[in-house]
Amino acid sequence: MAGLYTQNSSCVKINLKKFFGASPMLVQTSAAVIPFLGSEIQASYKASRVVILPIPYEATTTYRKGTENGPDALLEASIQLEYYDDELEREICKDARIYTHGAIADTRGGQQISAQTMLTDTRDTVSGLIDDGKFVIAIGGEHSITTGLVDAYRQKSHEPFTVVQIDAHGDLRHEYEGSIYNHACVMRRIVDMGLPTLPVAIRSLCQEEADLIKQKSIPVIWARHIAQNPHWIEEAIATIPTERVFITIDLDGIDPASMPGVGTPEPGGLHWYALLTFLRRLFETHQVIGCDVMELAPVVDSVVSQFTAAKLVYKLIGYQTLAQRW
Ligand SMILES: N=C(N)NCCCCNCCCN
Ligand SMILES: [Mn+2]
Ligand SMILES: [Mn+2]
Repeated sequence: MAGLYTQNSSCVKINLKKFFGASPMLVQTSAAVIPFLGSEIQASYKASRVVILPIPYEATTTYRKGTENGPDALLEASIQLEYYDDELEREICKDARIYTHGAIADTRGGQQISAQTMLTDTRDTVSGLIDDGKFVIAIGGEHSITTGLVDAYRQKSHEPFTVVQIDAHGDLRHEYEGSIYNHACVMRRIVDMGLPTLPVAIRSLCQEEADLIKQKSIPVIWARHIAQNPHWIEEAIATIPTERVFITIDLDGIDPASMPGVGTPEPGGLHWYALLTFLRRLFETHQVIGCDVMELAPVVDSVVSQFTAAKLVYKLIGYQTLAQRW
């Protein structure tokens, strides 16, 4: 059955009846969903505050493949997380009320889905979730998906917002390998929308991207700078021109020592506590309207990447819970 979760022996037992067709959304979803943190704490859609939206879409990755397997790997790993957050000193999931949506734009099983269809499905699904007052964390899937997410917030938001991008790459090419929807172009699409951006941990780009950064004065926080300047977090936050932010996390922004499961790894990335300190400050100082965690491409015989990605999603939920005083 397409999309039914049957991968490896350590998979969680889930109540298929409970989760079959549980999605209230327009877009056709996969048959079975692995609920984030497990079925015991899963809220109903109606009662939920946080919605995890899996988008297992992959079409344009260029080096290691496997981002379409990212969402299920992350969800499966999340079952191993402790509910208690030692930093926030509480069981965040008790207050956050988390619902895991069915997968959309699912290319597993070889379906060809055009970039346009993926972006439209993503935008329309997220628009519905925003209408219902949900805080959405999308999990990918390749980074090109973020254009659809940002489009939904642009449609729904009356106030301007900044897209904070954590990434090794600029993703600012106009076009790559024949497509303007390649994952290496996602931030260019967002700059073209006229939105301010704050790229963080960047350490890989081409001449075209370097020229665009100068021409548009994009306030890049280079990975080199982060490694040498203990004040980078306050400096980065001070450059954000709007009260509201959308956070897009390409997992290759993290150092590959702790995040090897990405398609295009780059040395010299963010370390775990630096990333968390930055994110916590961002949630404290700005209104985060939504987030994504993209480009997880699991490595065979290692669970480090998916567990770290799952814990990162839980930290995002924790910081939002604190900011909202839930
Ligand atoms: N966002 C990304 N992951 N971008 C990856 C770009 C790949 C650049 N290859 C360059 C090869 C030149 N010989
Ligand atoms: Mn990247
Ligand atoms: Mn990227």
